[in-house]
Amino acid sequence: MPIRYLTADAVRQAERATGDLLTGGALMRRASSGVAQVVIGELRATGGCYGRRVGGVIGAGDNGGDALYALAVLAHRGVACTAVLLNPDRAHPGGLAAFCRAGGRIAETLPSGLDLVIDGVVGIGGRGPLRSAAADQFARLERAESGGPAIVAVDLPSGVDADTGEVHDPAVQATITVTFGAPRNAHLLAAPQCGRVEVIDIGIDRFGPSDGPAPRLSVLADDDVAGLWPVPGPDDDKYSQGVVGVIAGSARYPGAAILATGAAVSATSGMTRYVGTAADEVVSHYPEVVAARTLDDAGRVQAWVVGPGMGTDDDALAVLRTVLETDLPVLVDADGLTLVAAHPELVADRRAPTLLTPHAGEYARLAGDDVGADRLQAAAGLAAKWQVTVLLKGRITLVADPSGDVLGNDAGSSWAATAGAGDVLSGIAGALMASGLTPSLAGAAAARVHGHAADLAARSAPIGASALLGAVRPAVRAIREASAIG
Ligand SMILES: NC(=O)C1=CN([C@@H]2O[C@H](COP(=O)(O)OP(=O)(O)OC[C@H]3O[C@@H](n4cnc5c(N)ncnc54)[C@H](O)[C@@H]3O)[C@@H](O)[C@H]2O)[C@@H](O)CC1
Ligand SMILES: [K+]
Repeated sequence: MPIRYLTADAVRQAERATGDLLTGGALMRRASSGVAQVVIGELRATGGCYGRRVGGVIGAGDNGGDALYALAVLAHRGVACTAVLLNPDRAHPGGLAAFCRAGGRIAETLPSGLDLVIDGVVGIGGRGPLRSAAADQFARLERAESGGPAIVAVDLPSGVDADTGEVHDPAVQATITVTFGAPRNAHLLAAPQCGRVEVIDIGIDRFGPSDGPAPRLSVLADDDVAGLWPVPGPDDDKYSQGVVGVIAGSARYPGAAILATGAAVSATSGMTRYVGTAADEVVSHYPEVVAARTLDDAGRVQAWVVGPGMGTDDDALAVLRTVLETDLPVLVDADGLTLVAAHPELVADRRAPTLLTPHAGEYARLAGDDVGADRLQAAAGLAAKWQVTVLLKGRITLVADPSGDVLGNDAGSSWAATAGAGDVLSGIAGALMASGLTPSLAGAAAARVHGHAADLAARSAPIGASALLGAVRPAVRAIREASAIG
C-alpha cells in the first residue's frame, strides 16, 4: 500500500483526532520514548549506553519537550546527558522537570566529546532557517562522517520546512530523523537532509485526511511497484501486453533513440516499435524492435513516447502534433517538451492520458517560471493548470496528476544524474503506459526501477546511461523477487 506523507496541518489534525491521547500527554510520552529507543539502539551499536555522552539542543515548543523527555529516559539508563536550552523561560515545563529529576545537566553550550546530539530545536512548528543561537551549537560539532557525533533529529531536522522540504540555510543535517505516526512531506522532499528516517507508531491515523488540500503526497512501496509490474499471463501474446511506440533520436544522433527504445524493450515483454531516422541503428542494437522511418508506416501502438533527441524543427513539430491528436496515452520528453512549451495548445485540450517528464530547465520553459523551493507545488500546479500528469525529474522524482495527488520517489543516490538517463526513464515509463498503467503509476514505478538500476549499475563508481539501461532488468527482478509477488 502506498505510504502517505503528511503536511504539518494534516499531522496536527490526526493528533487532535486522538482526543485524550493528545491532551493527556500520551502522544508526547510515546513520541519521546520512541526517540529514546532509537538513540539507545545507536549507542548500543557503537559500544553500549552506560557512560556514553549525549547532548540536546532544546527549543521552546513541544519538539523540545520530546527531546527533554527522551534525554530523561537516557539519563535513567546511565547516559550522561547535557541540554542547551535556547529559551530557558519557555522550555517545556514537564520535559524540563523530568530531565532535571533524572540527573540531566543544563549548560550554555554543548560540551566536546559527545557521542550523539539530539536536535529538539523545532519540529512541525518551525519556520525559516535555524536561528543563530541554535546554529552556533551545531556549527561547533564535527560532522558525523568525520568522526563527530551522530545527530538525531526529533520529527524534522530543524531549518527544514515540513511541507515543502525547503532546506533553509542554516539547517540541521541529521544522521537519523525520528518521526511520529506518519512521515511528513519533508522526509521525502528533503530526504538527504534527514538521513535515515524512523517512523514511530504513536497511535495516530497514519493515512491522514484522504480529501485534504492538494498537493497530497504518497510514495509507492516496493510491493506496490512489484504488484504493478506487467508480466505475461497464460493467454498473453506480443500484442496483448501493450505495444509502445518510441519516436526519438535521428540518424545523426541515434543515442537517445537507442537508449529510450532499449529501455522500453527491457522494461516489459510487450512489443516495442520505433519511428524515426535512426531505425537502422536501433534495430542493430535491438533486433526485436519493429522499426519504421515515418509515422504512416509505424503500425498500431497502445502508447507513444515522443521527444528524446527528435529535434525541434517543423518536421518534429508535425510528428508531435499528429501523435498528440490521437486518443492514445502519450509521454512527452526532452525536445518534445521544448515544442510543447512553445505550443501549449498541443496538450492543453488533450483528453487522453498525457505524461510530461521535465527536468528543472524544461519545467521552467513549460511553466514560464523556475521550479523554486517548493517542488511539490511546482509539479502539482503545472499538472492542474494543463490537466496533464507532470513527472518532475531529480534525485526526488515527483509525479503529479491533475487531481492534486502526487507520487514521489527518492532515488536514494544521484548516480543517475548522467547524460541519457532521462531517455532511459522515458522508455521504461512509456512501456508501462502501453501496458495500461496510468501516467502517474507508470511514472512513479519507472522512477523507482530507474533509481534502483542506477544503484545496481554504479556500486560506488560512476556510470553512463548504457550501464544504467543494462541494469533495468536486474532492478525489476530485484524488486519483484524481494516482494511477496516475485
Ligand atoms: N502535539 C502533540 O501532541 C505532539 C507533538 N509532538 C511534537 O511537537 C512538535 C510540534 O510542537 P510545537 O507545535 O510546539 O512546535 P515546535 O516545537 O516544532 O516549534 C514551535 C516553537 O519554535 C519556535 N520557532 C519557530 N521557528 C523557529 C526557528 N526557525 N528557530 C527557532 N525557533 C523557532 C516558535 O516560536 C515556537 O516556540 C512536533 O514536531 C513533535 O516533535 C510530539 O510530541 C507528538 C505529539
Ligand atoms: K527537530
